[in-house]
Amino acid sequence: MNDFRYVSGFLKKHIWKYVFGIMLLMIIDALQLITPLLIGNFTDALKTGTLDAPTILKLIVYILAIAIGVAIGRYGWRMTIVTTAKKLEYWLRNTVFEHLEKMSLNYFNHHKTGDLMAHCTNDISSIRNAFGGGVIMLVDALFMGLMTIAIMMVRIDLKLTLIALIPMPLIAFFIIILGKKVRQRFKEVQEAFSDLTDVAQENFSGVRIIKSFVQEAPSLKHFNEKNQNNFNKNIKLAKLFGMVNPMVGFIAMLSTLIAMIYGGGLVIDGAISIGDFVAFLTYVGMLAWPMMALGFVYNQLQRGQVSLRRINTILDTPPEIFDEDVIDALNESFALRPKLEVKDMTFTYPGSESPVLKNISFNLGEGETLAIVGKTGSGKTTLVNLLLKLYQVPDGTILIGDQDINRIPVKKLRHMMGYVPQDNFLFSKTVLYNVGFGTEGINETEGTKYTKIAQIHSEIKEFPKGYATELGERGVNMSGGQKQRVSIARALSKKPEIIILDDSLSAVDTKTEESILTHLKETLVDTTSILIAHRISTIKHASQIIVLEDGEIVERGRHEELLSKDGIYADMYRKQLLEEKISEA
Ligand SMILES: Nc1ncnc2c1ncn2[C@@H]1O[C@H](COP(=O)(O)OP(=O)(O)OP(=O)(O)O)[C@@H](O)[C@H]1O
Repeated sequence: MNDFRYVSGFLKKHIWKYVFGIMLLMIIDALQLITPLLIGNFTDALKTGTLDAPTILKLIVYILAIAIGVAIGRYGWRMTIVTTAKKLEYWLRNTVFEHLEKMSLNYFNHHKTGDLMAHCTNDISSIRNAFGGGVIMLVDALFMGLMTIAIMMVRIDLKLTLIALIPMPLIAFFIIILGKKVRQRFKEVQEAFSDLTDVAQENFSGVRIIKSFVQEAPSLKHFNEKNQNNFNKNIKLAKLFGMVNPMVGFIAMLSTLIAMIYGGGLVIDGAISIGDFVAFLTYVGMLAWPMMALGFVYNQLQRGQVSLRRINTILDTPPEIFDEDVIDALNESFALRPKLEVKDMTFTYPGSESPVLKNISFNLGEGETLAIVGKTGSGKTTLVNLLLKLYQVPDGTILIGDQDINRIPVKKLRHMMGYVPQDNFLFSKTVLYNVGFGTEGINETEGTKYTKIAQIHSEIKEFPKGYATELGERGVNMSGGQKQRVSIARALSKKPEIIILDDSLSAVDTKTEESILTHLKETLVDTTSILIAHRISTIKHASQIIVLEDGEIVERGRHEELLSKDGIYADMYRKQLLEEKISEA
């Protein structure tokens, strides 16, 4: 497949900048080629004794003019080609990030964060190098090389040029042989870097666990191994590249040697002047650079190609969840009522063999509260993940406002939901930013409305800068209970039509819990609620309670009904009452 499939649109749009930059580059190269001719003339004039002051002055003016022209031109192509390559880098990073944001949870379950970070940094930078420095050097080296050869042929001596160039095809041969190996080794380098980034990221994220388990030494050892692997892979690649430049330099030297032997003979025979001979040797010397540059360019372009392929792999992966065959959300008649129906739903995680949820069915009317209880691992979070369509939902199994969830635009669906996940992730920004996260941004007065319901307002006020207090990475300067309550306020500030609390009161004491629940009940009169909880006290007022076991609903009803059934729920309740009594005693 075409490696340029994703960047071709961008390149087409900016092609004129490249054309202009390349033209400037060629003009500068042509200007640079005049200098040896001037030096040749100067040498001849010296020999024939025709050198006078006006000639020297003319020469100085020419050389100065060329130098100024070259300096301006160089600035010009830098501003065009280099800035376009930087724009490509910026655009590509945004494109990849935007694409990754569309991916479902399943994608992130199977791709390591560090790996994705390495793609977004290292790979995209090496693509920029290929499209910036790589293109410049390629054009420069080819143009300079070909022009130099042409001048040598036309201006000095065709036969001498051809003879001097005999060793050159060796370079092409050499580069072709190395090609496949270089790509393979660079791929290994990028993979090793991804691994290293991943270990670093995981160690920083898990630093609290590492420290509390005194695992600094093993984690350093693990990091060292990855670092060593990254180093080894880089050295392996460097060894390959290390061969390119000396080899190219050696071949260029062979050309100089041939030029000196054969060209010297031509001067002795009087076939060419000493001036031409000096100019020829200068040209052969000038050829060494394009040849070396070709070796370097080759390196950059190979790296760029490998990275482009890695990025293409990300962009080739279609989002698992996307709006297909959905209802036009702008249609005025499109108004979803916050009621829910789950119909005989069975769900298996992608890549897993056995279902996590089996034949789940329930109805939840507008403004009603559904509570889900069950042992850990019974499928509670999976069920709410599906209601949020974080995973692909089997057709016809979840209806929201009588519409199949798969026909509702994903954004519309998630806008109507306020979700308080188990993992109370907060961003390392201000408290107010976190409270108003799902909105266009809210002011403190408005934020206060929600933090008061979540019973966290007075504690926020005690923070050094109140609502403007910056939270550390993952909100470290807040307790677990405080984070939970900020997460509740964040969900409320969205003014959701359906609110989902996944074990969101587990880190607060029963008194605070009761207070939060009372406030929620008063505020969310019309809001449909789903509560997942381990504590029966959290859910006993729900209009409907379902008990999950191994992915199946094994009991359902209101609190009193379930107690009278004397099953799993009643057993849980009795145990919790006993625990409470013991802890009170
Ligand atoms: N991404 C996943 N891929 C495969 N299996 C998964 C995935 N996420 C969860 N599971 C499995 O699905 C089952 C239900 O998990 P789930 O998180 O829904 O349970 P839960 O009832 O919410 O548990 P808890 O009360 O501990 O939060 C578990 O066996 C779990 O191992």
